[in-house]
Amino acid sequence: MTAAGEGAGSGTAGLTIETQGLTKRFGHQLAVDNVALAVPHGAVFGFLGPNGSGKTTTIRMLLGLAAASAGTVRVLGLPMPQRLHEVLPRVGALVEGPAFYPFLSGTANLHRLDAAGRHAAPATRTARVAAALERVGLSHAAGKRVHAYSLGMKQRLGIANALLSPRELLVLDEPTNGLDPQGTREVRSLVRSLAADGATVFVSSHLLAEVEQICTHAAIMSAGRLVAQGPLAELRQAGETRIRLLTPDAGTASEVLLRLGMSPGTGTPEPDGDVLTAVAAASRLEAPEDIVAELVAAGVRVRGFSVERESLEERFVALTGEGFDIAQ
Ligand SMILES: Nc1ncnc2c1ncn2[C@@H]1O[C@H](COP(=O)(O)OP(=O)(O)OP(=O)(O)O)[C@@H](O)[C@H]1O
Repeated sequence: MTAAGEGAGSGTAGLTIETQGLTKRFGHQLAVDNVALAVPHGAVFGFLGPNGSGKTTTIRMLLGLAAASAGTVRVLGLPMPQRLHEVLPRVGALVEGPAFYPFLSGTANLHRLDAAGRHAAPATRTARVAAALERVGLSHAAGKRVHAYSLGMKQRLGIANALLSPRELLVLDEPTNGLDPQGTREVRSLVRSLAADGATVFVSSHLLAEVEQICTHAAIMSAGRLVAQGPLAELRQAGETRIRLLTPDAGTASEVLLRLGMSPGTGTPEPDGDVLTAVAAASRLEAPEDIVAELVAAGVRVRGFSVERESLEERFVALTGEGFDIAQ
């Protein structure tokens, strides 16, 4: 049996990234406000929020690229930035894109970047560069100068750079930003396959659809604060559900719905009765047939009944007060 000491595994309680009270002030502005992130080992974790909500600033603090004003960060179980030199070799990052030399090939660029790293073994460099290019599907363009690469290819080259050594955690800041649909598809499928290889992936995005497509977990930032986080399935469950009921017995119906823990609104008159809407937390909602049975048992004439679950998008808009770009 091996001791699961500090840094031996994936972090405390299976967390690959854990922050407490993480805060960053720029003058009077609170760019990151008391953030407690919990990224489980093996997750594809979507860090979602509108532009300017504090995602990049948080990522920079996770990687020791910026100092926190307050709070603590643990990555792979080790405190950052105190244990930076042990943590960073185990983490691949794509933040603000590495600077490539346009007139050097993809291979030559990766050789230079690898040589600049403190921990990379020169003896294995050629093989590791070739393997990383292969991993991101750029072997065919390895000898091409980077200025001839599409944006999607450059972004994949950036990810190849993050993969030059085996990594337990990949941190990708808006990896599909600025890409055309083809490049976006390529990068998304690459991110999915990296996770399938066993790495924990922390990926920021302002696109809800993107996070829904590739992530198992998500956290939502709004104006520097973390407003929700958890498995995607749970975030979907956590929204509100609205029922619509058509009945001439709105008064009794309201009483029944209140008793069932829902918040009924006032009815809107229609020819067949009143349309009553009521909302409840989705997790607390009775089965629709049970609600109808309760209504009928109380003598309510049910002439129409429907249940609408709040979409993840509606929930995020409600949480952040902003519309999300839902472009694919
Ligand atoms: N070096 C800095 N000096 C002053 N203010 C900054 C600095 N870096 C970021 N900010 C401010 O902090 C806030 C959060 O910015 P940040 O870049 O972290 O957001 P973001 O969610 O990553 O947005 P985007 O997707 O646009 O990069 C913004 O209001 C930004 O203007």
